Amino acid sequence: MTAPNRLALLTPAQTAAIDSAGDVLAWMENAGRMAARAILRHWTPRPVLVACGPGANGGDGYVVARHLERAGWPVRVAALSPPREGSPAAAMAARWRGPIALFLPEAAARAGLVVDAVFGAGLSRDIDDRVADLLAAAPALAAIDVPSGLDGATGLAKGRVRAADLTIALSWARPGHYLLPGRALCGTLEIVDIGIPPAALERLELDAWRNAPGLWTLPPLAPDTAAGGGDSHKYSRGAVGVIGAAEMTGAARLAAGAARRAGAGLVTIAAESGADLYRTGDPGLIVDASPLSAQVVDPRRLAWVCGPGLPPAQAGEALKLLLKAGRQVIADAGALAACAGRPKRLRGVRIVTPHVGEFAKVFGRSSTSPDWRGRPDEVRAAAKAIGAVVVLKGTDTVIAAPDGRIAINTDAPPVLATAGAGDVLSGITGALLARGIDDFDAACAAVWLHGHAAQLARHGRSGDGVIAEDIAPWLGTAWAEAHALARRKALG
Ligand SMILES: NC(=O)C1=CN([C@@H]2O[C@H](COP(=O)(O)OP(=O)(O)OC[C@H]3O[C@@H](n4cnc5c(N)ncnc54)[C@H](O)[C@@H]3O)[C@@H](O)[C@H]2O)[C@@H](O)CC1
Ligand SMILES: [K+]
Repeated sequence: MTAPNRLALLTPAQTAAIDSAGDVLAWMENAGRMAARAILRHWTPRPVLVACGPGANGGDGYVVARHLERAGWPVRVAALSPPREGSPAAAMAARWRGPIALFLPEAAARAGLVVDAVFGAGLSRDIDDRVADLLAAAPALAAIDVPSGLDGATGLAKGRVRAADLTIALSWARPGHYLLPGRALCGTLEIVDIGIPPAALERLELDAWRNAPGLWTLPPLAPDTAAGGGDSHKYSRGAVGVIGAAEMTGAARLAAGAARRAGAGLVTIAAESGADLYRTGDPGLIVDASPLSAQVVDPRRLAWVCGPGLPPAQAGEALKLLLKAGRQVIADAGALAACAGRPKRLRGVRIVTPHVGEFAKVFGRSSTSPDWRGRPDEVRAAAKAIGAVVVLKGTDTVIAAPDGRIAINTDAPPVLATAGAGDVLSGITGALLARGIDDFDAACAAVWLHGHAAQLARHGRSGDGVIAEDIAPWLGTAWAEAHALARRKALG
């Protein structure tokens, strides 16, 4: 993976490292000017209160105030406390000669818009009532960097954080802009260029990206006709095995159908029992009723989906056989239940796809609350512990590699919270692994294709009534759009 810089997500510590070696005064001026422009695009002229903190976030605020006033808007500045003497922020504060206001909720309530330049993303402690009360009184809010109190590394709120209508990120977004609850607190996110040279990123050890085409590349979906036909051809496109349950057959079917639509040449359901159930319908699906121990040694069936619809005991047995045979395994659902509290049992699998409840059970977290999205470091630690890619599913899916890289998915529609959607994801992932795509890239691409296909299904025909079966038919279009987007962005 050669990740493009535009998709990089920077933690506050990484930004601080950039700033320590850069022209902060010039960047602060650019940040304030570009933020003012974004505000001018989003709102009609109105009285503005710029709330400034003591650090560089406040410094940006003084610049915003100057540029909005120059544009003819009535502007007042309220300072929480003065910037440190000699700092870039103090230089910007000295250039503000317009009206000032007390740092009180009443001042915010009287304005038509409040600019939140109180704190940036690297807050060390919770925001206090003085800040929270003023921001809560704002009729509308534009936040610089992040809404004050939002932790840019984790997306968690430190104290009472007022949601912004517009958040202006500076040159690069942060993990916290996309992780819940941060994503919801940011409102519309705009990333503005503040002139930091891209070379500044070379000195950082980047480890987080937004999941989008360009982070990974896909081979063509359609078979290469020059590569020959027949069985060798089917296998060269990637053969996937799906472990079938004897009773709950829907999940394996969904996974298998998605693997086929995602370009696998051949998909087999391994059904030692219940084979007849799988043989009805889906004429292109191969059903193999021979003992699983014989099937797993077929060297052509490289990638296996283990878990959808399976009782934990069956999934656990199948997992053992697959790992012993050295197969590439995607462990989901029943296979995760089989490893509850015993993550080491997953060692040897390539990708695991838990939702938050399954993550908690496998990796021993007690919290399954919906706003716990598995902070990036915990997902990283889980991936490291089992030596496999962990896909923590949710509306802000986090994909972590054992080496510490993470990608955060940003545009999955809420309709994905539907029964069977996870089975579809594991099938897509299986197809990509079988095509020989690297584990982390396969997981990231599968998550994006899955979300994008669901978006297409929603806009195409199904609306908010999207069900799992609607997703796979859109994978071909999603695949083509991934190619088009990667190409367009590469051209600039
Ligand atoms: N490379 C970039 O992205 C650039 C970022 N800039 C700005 O720089 C900001 C970061 O600047 P700073 O590191 O100065 O951070 P802040 O502006 O968030 O300020 C931190 C200051 O607030 C104090 N503080 C922290 N938590 C507090 C709390 N709960 N209650 C009261 N005081 C508290 C700290 O002691 C420190 O003095 C970014 O948010 C951005 O707006 C630009 O000015 C320049 C370039
Ligand atoms: K802010």
